[in-house]
Amino acid sequence: MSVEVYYDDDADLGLIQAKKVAVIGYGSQGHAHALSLRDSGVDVVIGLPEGSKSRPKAEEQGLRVLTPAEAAAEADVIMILAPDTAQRHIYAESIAPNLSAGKALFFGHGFNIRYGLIKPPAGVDVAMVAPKGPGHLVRRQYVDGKGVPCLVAVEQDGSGDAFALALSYAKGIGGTRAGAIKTTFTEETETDLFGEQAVLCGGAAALVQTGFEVLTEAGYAPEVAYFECLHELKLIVDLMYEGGIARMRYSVSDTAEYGDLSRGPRVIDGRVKEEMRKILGEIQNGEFAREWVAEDEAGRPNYNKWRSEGAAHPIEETGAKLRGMMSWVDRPITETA
Ligand SMILES: NC(=O)C1=CN([C@@H]2O[C@H](COP(=O)(O)OP(=O)(O)OC[C@H]3O[C@@H](n4cnc5c(N)ncnc54)[C@H](OP(=O)(O)O)[C@@H]3O)[C@@H](O)[C@H]2O)C=CC1
Ligand SMILES: CC[C@](O)(C(C)=O)C(=O)O
Ligand SMILES: [Mg+2]
Ligand SMILES: [Mg+2]
Repeated sequence: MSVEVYYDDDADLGLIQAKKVAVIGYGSQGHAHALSLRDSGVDVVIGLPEGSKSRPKAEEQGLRVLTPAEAAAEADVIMILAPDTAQRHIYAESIAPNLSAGKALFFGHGFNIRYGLIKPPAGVDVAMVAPKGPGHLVRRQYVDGKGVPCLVAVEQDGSGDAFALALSYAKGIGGTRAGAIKTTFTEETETDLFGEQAVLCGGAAALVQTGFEVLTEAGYAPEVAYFECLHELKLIVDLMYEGGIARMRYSVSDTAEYGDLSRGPRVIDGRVKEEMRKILGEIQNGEFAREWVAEDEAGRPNYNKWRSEGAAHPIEETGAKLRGMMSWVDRPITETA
């Protein structure tokens, strides 16, 4: 492998144990980082606004909760795990006045640094510890004595020891048990955005909805279309996850494999690849970031409209009915633990 990977033996947990860490935000990533750091012997405080609905959750877990400004003032290391669109406001209002040389500002995703929305002062360590998985998996793996691989990057090395501190933090959340890969803010941000837009979230959701539409518009039962286009996708992705595309092809029938090999490239063809390249270009030249920040500032009109349209897609009603028949898969969309 050409990347540098660091494991538990390469990281000194004592570095982060010697610091006070403020975790700003207590959602998917925030709760996982805070609880695992605490269980690793780190002094952790949570920063949340007075009215935040996350406050009772953090307090129930025995964590001390302050406002973001109070937490940032107390801490040596400030990890921002609030929504990307809120981070620049939190930084300006609560963190910047409490950030001085010698402190460290950490991120779980590089968006705000990569696009210049947050500009920390000189002398501050600016680093990223980005687990490559949802926060609830990060916490579950830590509790099970394992870890989710993470990306570690340093944008600004004020102390001269920022990378070692970031690795130490990664160890505190279980990341170096699996392996911490050294990267840059630019690489993490651009690949993360591309992955979620073109493949993992955007690409996969559009593929599933379109396949469902083609079958139901041709007169097939929505229930049967749901199984074929959504439900079984997990079974196929699990095989890929375990052993790559080759493992999936080994496991499915030869009829399915021939259909995959001969028809797949017709679905995801040169036009789709060209569109993916355009999407990557918009990420690289900042167009996506400008659009998303403007959308957020305008009150998210398109986001809300597209979200409602997605929720009203016939596949959701069919899915809700069918999942009701399968107790092991019926989870409310807002359930997080
Ligand atoms: N979701 C994931 O698994 C991954 C996320 N990331 C990155 O991690 C970061 C956090 O994302 P994620 O965990 O999904 O976020 P969530 O939406 O799950 O949680 C956000 C948290 O921030 C709190 N919050 C909202 N506004 C403020 C504020 N003004 N001040 C302080 N806290 C605030 C929310 O509180 P309230 O309950 O009151 O809304 C909530 O506790 C992002 O940078 C994201 O890109 C990286 C890898 C994976
Ligand atoms: C795939 C979505 C993600 O990038 C993630 C969980 O890694 C995110 O931003 O939530
Ligand atoms: Mg991601
Ligand atoms: Mg992401």
